[in-house]
Amino acid sequence: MEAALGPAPRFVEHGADFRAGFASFVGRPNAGKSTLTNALVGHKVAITSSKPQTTRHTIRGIVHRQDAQLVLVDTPGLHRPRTLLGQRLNDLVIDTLSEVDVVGFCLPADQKIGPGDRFIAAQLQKLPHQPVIALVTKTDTVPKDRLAEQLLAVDQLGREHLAAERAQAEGFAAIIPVSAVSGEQVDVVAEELVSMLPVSPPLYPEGELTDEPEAVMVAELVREAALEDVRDELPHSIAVTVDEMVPRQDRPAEKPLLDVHVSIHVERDSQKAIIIGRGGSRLRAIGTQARQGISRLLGTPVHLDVHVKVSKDWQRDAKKLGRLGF
Ligand SMILES: Nc1nc2c(ncn2[C@@H]2O[C@H](COP(=O)(O)OP(=O)(O)OP(=O)(O)O)[C@@H](O)[C@H]2O)c(=O)[nH]1
Repeated sequence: MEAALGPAPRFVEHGADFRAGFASFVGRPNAGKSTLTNALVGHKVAITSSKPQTTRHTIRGIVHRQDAQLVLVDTPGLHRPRTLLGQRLNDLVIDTLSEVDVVGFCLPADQKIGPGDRFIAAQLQKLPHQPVIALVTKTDTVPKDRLAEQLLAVDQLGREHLAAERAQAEGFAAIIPVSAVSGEQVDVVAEELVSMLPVSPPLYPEGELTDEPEAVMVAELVREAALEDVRDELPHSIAVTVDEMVPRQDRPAEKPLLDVHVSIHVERDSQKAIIIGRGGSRLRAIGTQARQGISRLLGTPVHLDVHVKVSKDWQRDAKKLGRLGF
């Protein structure tokens, strides 16, 4: 895997008032967290989709600036748990949040504040001391007057839920309207998040986009390829594990090849058939798309081997969840 490492890491030169730290976005599914992460980082690091809960892993994108380094921990949406997996995801989110410096609560401009948002606000009240910034996302989708109403409603939500024992008696530390798609106010979001970070030297070398283990990124790429075009048929019932990544033996040094073996886990035989497609055509397309992404990610040619396995009810089975790495 030497080829994936590239040149030696270089830390940015920094002044005495350099700031560095962690931020995390929360919000109901589809609130725009992944898209905003990508807009801030300027590269694609987390997968996005028009369906909820595709972000199952904690992926960090890193914003490098002259004066600061902002590490974004992209979490799955907090939501009322219905399955064991849902409960695990919530626990993961709360654990993650208690370690960051600032939390961005994403609330889409085009949807009324609902019980899901109030549930999240109530959870955030449990955090010890982190400032919570409200980010009113997707502002390009609503007219100005509708946005103004939403900003007022969000302010009210903060005053109702983030008060009392917390340091923030006045509700949210800031409320910022933003569109990750048009790019409007993305710089303001970065500025506000950075202002809440501690004075610290940079935490990661320059140019680093994510510190997720490569296997997790590889699994995400395969998952994304597998969900392409069939999100309606296979909403949340697939998971991907990386079984092995080994450099092919006996290759000349200038022609390396990495063998990557992955498994796509589905819940039912019918779903396996969808993934494989007629005569194996979908599986081949998944393989081609994922291989290109993995090759770009790791900077080396890749041979990708994909298996499809039926793991019955994996969402509900604790032992299986453990094995899938959740
Ligand atoms: N018009 C518009 N659409 C947006 C914007 N941000 C996100 N979206 C869309 O909203 C949908 C959900 O965005 P995501 O970034 O995947 O949302 P998420 O909160 O990460 O979703 P989960 O992973 O399900 O928690 C996608 O279809 C995005 O393209 C925006 O600023 N403007």
